[in-house]
Amino acid sequence: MIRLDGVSKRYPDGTVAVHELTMDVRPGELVVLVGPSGCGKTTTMKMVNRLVEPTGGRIFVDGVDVTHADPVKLRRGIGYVIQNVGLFPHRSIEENIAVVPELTGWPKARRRERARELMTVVGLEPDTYANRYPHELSGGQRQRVGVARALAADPPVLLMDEPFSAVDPVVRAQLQDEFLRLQEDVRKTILFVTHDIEEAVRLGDRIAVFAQGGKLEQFDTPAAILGAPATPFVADFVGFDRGLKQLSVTPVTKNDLEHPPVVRADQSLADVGASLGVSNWAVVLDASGGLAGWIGKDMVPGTGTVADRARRMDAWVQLDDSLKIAFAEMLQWNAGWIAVLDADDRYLGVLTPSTLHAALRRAVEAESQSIAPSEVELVTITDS
Ligand SMILES: Nc1ncnc2c1ncn2[C@@H]1O[C@H](COP(=O)(O)OP(=O)(O)OP(=O)(O)O)[C@@H](O)[C@H]1O
Repeated sequence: MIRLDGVSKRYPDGTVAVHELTMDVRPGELVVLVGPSGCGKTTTMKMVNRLVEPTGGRIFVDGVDVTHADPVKLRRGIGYVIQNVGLFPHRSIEENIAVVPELTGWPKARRRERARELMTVVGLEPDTYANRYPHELSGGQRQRVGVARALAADPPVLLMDEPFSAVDPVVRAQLQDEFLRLQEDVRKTILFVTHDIEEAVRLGDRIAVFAQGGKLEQFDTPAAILGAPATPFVADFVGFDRGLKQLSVTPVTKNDLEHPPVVRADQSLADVGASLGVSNWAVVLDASGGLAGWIGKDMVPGTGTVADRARRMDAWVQLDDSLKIAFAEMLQWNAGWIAVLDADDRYLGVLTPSTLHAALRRAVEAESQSIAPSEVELVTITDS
């Protein structure tokens, strides 16, 4: 969808911002450009919508060589979101969002409808915010307007230059989550610039790591960048704690699960004693195989059914959730284990701190050896 073919930019003062860069962004893909300050990320992005003219190479958007396109027309077909949004201060939120439709001659009623629809999409209640002015919004709300404006004319391509950097970390995480959900729906082809590797890992389908001079050090999935950095520069940039960062890109798989004893909620207590074996507790399931809770060995003596004594279990994740979510659930519920459910909420097994740790180590090893996590043989250091 976007292809850079040997693209270079040398500014008139001789600074080489980008040197013979070749990369592609597939339709519907979110590619994050990441790297230290001054490495040419913004220059690269601005060459795509011709805010900066390349001094070498060619750039294609949807198969068209944009180095020969009319820059004004080109920009109307490419959404652009920047750090401080650049909203017009004397225009209402609704008018700000509808800028490109206005330029391209949409009738007023349709512009208005589109602006209000997009406000809902980005989580701004139209009746409350449509007629406000930018200074009457919080920083996070202004960023949402920026995203809505970029989407207004429904362009297939979005360029986003540090769009969430100006807000505090909590709002930032919120905006990132909302944006990921939005992207699932709209599936735009996106080039996203950040200097924050955490943000890159969280958002990117693929990440391009740049070094000074616009040199592409590695272009791969977040898991590969964290697990198998291609160069010492990338290893240094992603940081010594990359194992921890890998938590957020490693899904929970069936191989990671432990299988403690399982009892049914409608079983009589008298029956379950034997099925616990040496275990001090069991998982309790309802009649349809869903998680009903847990029961401890010391709760079993007496009469009645398991349901009478079982405790609720609130800590659970679904298969394919990240290990990070699993870990967060464990901490939030102060739980020594969490249940793992399939997409239909049926119980599959449990994760414990040690299986979670093993899953993470397998993922890191698998990436560095380029093999499947299930093929990794873990060597564990013990004190025996
Ligand atoms: N108009 C310009 N004239 C001369 N040099 C420039 C110009 N714009 C950018 N540069 C230089 O080009 C290099 C790349 O800049 P660019 O803004 O693309 O980097 P960046 O990776 O986006 O940095 P940051 O994360 O700090 O925004 C830098 O050395 C910068 O000083």
